[in-house]
Amino acid sequence: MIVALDHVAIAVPDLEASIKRFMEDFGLTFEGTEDVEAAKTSTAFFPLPPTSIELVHPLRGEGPIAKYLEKKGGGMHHLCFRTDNIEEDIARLKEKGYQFLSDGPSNGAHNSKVIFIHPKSCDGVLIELNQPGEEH
Ligand SMILES: CC[C@@H](C(=O)O)C(=O)SCCNC(=O)CCNC(=O)[C@H](O)C(C)(C)COP(=O)(O)OP(=O)(O)OC[C@H]1O[C@@H](n2cnc3c(N)ncnc32)[C@H](O)[C@@H]1OP(=O)(O)O
Ligand SMILES: [Co+2]
Repeated sequence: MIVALDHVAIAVPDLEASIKRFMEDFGLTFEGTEDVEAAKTSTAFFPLPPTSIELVHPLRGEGPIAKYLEKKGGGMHHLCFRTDNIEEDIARLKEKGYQFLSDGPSNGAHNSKVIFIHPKSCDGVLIELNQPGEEH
């Protein structure tokens, strides 16, 4: 079941500049960066309870964020819903005709398991489901 809005993700062309902006201009707490190899994405998190801001940037210039930036520049990239049972939610939503962008969950930030739903299944919004890792 979906239990929280885990994060709101923004694709940024200059990660350092955007970290500075969210820290200094918006005064948010910078939790740190994490490179997620499986997603080819560098992330920076800013907890803003009960959710977080996730800045996403291409890892070594590759991956889905690189393509997004090439086409659209920076912008709102995805919403992430936290689930207490990702496999159950995948099965339930597949049943309802939602198109997933992979066969199953992959590794996300903070040792989570994540999967994405195609934007066309949700009014043009890219939705991520994540199930937090054990220690999270
Ligand atoms: C760090 C790990 C994890 C976490 O723990 O939080 C992450 O957040 S990783 C974040 C990066 N990973 C992903 O985004 C994986 C899922 N994304 C994809 O598989 C692709 O980006 C995509 C959504 C399938 C798009 O693929 P692309 O090759 O860019 O195809 P198109 O350019 O043809 O786009 C198809 C269609 O979708 C629209 N689009 C693309 N990106 C988005 C977006 N972020 N939000 C909404 N819509 C998007 C694009 O405009 C095209 O629409 P049409 O032009 O109407 O066809
Ligand atoms: Co995300």
